[in-house]
Amino acid sequence: MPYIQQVAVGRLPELNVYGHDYPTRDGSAIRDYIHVMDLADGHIAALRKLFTTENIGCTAYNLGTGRGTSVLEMVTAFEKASGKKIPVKLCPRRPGDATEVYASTEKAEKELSWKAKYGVEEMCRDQWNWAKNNPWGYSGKP
Ligand SMILES: O=c1ccn([C@@H]2O[C@H](COP(=O)(O)OP(=O)(O)O[C@H]3O[C@H](CO)[C@@H](O)[C@H](O)[C@H]3O)[C@@H](O)[C@H]2O)c(=O)[nH]1
Repeated sequence: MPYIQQVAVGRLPELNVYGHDYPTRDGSAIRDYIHVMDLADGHIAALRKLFTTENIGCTAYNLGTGRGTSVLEMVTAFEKASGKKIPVKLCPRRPGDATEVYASTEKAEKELSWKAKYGVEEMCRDQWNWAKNNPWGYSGKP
C-alpha cells in the first residue's frame, strides 16, 4: 500500500509487482490488508480484555479481515479510489515471500468481540484522501 500510494502521488514511476506466477487467481500474491482504524480498534479491544480478565497470562490474537486480496486487485482498487493510473512492472518473486496469507479471525471475534468493519474500498478511499493531501508524509518534501 505505501508503494502504490507513492506511485499515485507521482513519487515513484511505477509499482514493482513481486511475483506474477503464483498459483492465485491473477498470479500475484495474496495478503490480508486491514484499515488502520480497524487495527487500532482491535488493539483497544485487546487492552480492554487485558484489563478486565484476571490471570489472562499471554494470549495471541490475529487482527485481520480474514479476507485475502491480491497485489493486482489492490492496484485496481486504488486506481478506482484515486482516479489515477498505477503503472505496474511485473518482477520476479521476492525470496521468502508466501503465496497467500490471511488471518483466522474467529478467536478475536469470539473473545475480544472485535471484527474488522472496513473493506478494501474504504481502505483505498481513506488512504488516498490522506496521501493526496500529504504526498510527502508528515515531514513534507525534503
Ligand atoms: O513494492 C512492492 C511491495 C510489496 N509487494 C507485494 O505486496 C505484498 C505485501 O508485501 P509487504 O507489505 O512487504 O508484506 P508481507 O510480504 O506480507 O510481509 C510483511 O508481513 C510479514 C508477516 O507479518 C512479516 O514477516 C514481514 O516482515 C512484513 O514485511 C507481497 O506479496 C509483496 O511481494 C509488491 O508487489 N511490491
